[in-house]
Amino acid sequence: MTVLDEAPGEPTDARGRVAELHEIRAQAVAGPSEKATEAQHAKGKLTARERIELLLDPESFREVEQLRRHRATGFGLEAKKPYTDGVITGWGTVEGRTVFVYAHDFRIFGGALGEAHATKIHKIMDMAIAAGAPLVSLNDGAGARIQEGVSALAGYGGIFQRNTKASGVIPQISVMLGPCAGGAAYSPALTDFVFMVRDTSQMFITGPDVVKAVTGEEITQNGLGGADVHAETSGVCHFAYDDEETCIAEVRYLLTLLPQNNRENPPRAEASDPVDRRSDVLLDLVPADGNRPYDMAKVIEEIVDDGDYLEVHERWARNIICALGRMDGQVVGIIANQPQVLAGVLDIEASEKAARFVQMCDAFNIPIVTLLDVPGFLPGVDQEHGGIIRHGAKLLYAYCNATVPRISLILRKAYGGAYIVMDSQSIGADLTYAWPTNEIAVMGAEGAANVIFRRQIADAEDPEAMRARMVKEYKSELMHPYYAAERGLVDDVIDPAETREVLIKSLAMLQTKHADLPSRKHGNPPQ
Ligand SMILES: CC(C)(COP(=O)(O)OP(=O)(O)OC[C@H]1O[C@@H](n2cnc3c(N)ncnc32)[C@H](O)[C@@H]1OP(=O)(O)O)[C@@H](O)C(=O)NCCC(=O)NCCSC(=O)CC(=O)O
Repeated sequence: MTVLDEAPGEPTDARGRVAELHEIRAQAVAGPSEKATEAQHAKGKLTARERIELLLDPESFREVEQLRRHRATGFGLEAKKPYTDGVITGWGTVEGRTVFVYAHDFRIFGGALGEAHATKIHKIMDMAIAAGAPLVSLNDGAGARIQEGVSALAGYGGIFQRNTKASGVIPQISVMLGPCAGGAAYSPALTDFVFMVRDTSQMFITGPDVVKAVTGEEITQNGLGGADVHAETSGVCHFAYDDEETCIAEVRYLLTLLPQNNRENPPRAEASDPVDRRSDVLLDLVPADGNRPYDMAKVIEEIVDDGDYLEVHERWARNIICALGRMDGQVVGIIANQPQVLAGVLDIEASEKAARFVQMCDAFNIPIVTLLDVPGFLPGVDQEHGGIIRHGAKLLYAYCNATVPRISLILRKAYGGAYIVMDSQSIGADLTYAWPTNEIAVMGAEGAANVIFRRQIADAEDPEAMRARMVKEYKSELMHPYYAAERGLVDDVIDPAETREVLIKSLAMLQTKHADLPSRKHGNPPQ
């Protein structure tokens, strides 16, 4: 018999009562049974408490409502009232800074959410918002607790409302470590970052059985909503790892790059990488010929402190890179076109990815450095019919709204609308730089010559020679950085080797930037 099954005894003195408390606590901490723990481990998963231990600094966890039990009736629930009600909630520290956490205990009702379980989550979310500290959810649950019906469903509503209230106020991180089906999947979607673990975590609105019944499609749980699918195809998750240990270690790393809340700056780190470290290698990394691909990741590696950065959405929309790194110890958000994937064009997914990242940086006081090498928006019927206009507008809207320090650097080409969207001076970049290899134009020289010199080319004795001449003329007239510099549209043309120093000194100057938007309830961003 366990304390779970019997009423508290009648200790005769204070020591007896304390002993009883310790016994109750021990049972609450142990959870339902050894067998349930073994079953969890057999699936390659850790228990909720093991996960919390990995996430937080040693001995820092302080649990809340450990002794909570449900009061539901029916379907045999009266006889099964485990402490915690299947979710462990509390706070602790990560690198000494407060972090709130809730973790589903799959061993209890499959981690399914009932009324008491939900109100525990609500309380910890309210505490995180009030304290102004990040919230991490360690998800491993079977969704709404079926026996509790609508009470369970309403519990989700309370979570969604708090996720939304906390959005842009405290960092919210969802770590998916088991199943997450149905409406439950909307909580992670409302948070800032979603982490998943390969093979053991899945997210979907309807599972494979329902999919088969409705559409006839046959698919496995992982094929439908596993980590790889969401990291690469849907963009639902930002990070995917092979095991829980690595995943949770990366959550800790991410937390060190974020502020506690929207009223603070991200923590500054001691920097040993010299501010004036020259990067002559950049001249070799980036070919002057605008049509030759190269790996933008190497450019980022070269200019940030010690080559360290954390890429967000690394495998989704790879034609754009979004990363968090440090420059002279200060956290910066880097957005960069990736010329080695789709030539670095902006398309629907790249626009969505970058827009969300810009919003996140702006919400959490992270300055934005934009590295441009963009041939334009991707042409095509799919893109137009898929709504590239409204998706591209999301990125434009996010930049235009961002009041954090914004610096853009044009490495090579920046054509047309894509140039404007990628944080041009005209939409509010605080400082804009260009390398001497830069070409800013409405479009590439070939395309431009074909439009504006169409008649001359058609009437010429040798149209190809005339086209070549006109392309050359257009390039030498318009397509060099000095055309923009003379007009004040870039603030300076810089030596690529000095990129790191220029960016760091500009960031230092902008540290005290303050900008306000007109008062309004909220904007109406394109969706
Ligand atoms: C999550 C699972 C894939 C996990 O499968 P596993 O084989 O690992 O584990 P299992 O089936 O043995 O479940 C472990 C224990 O949790 C219990 N259990 C599972 N799901 C439960 C639920 N939703 N409510 C209450 N208890 C539940 C099981 O009875 C079992 O209890 P015991 O240990 O006592 O035997 C599966 O359990 C499952 O498909 N559950 C149903 C999921 C679901 O339909 N949820 C509602 C979503 S709808 C929703 O949330 C609202 C909406 O979106 O619209």
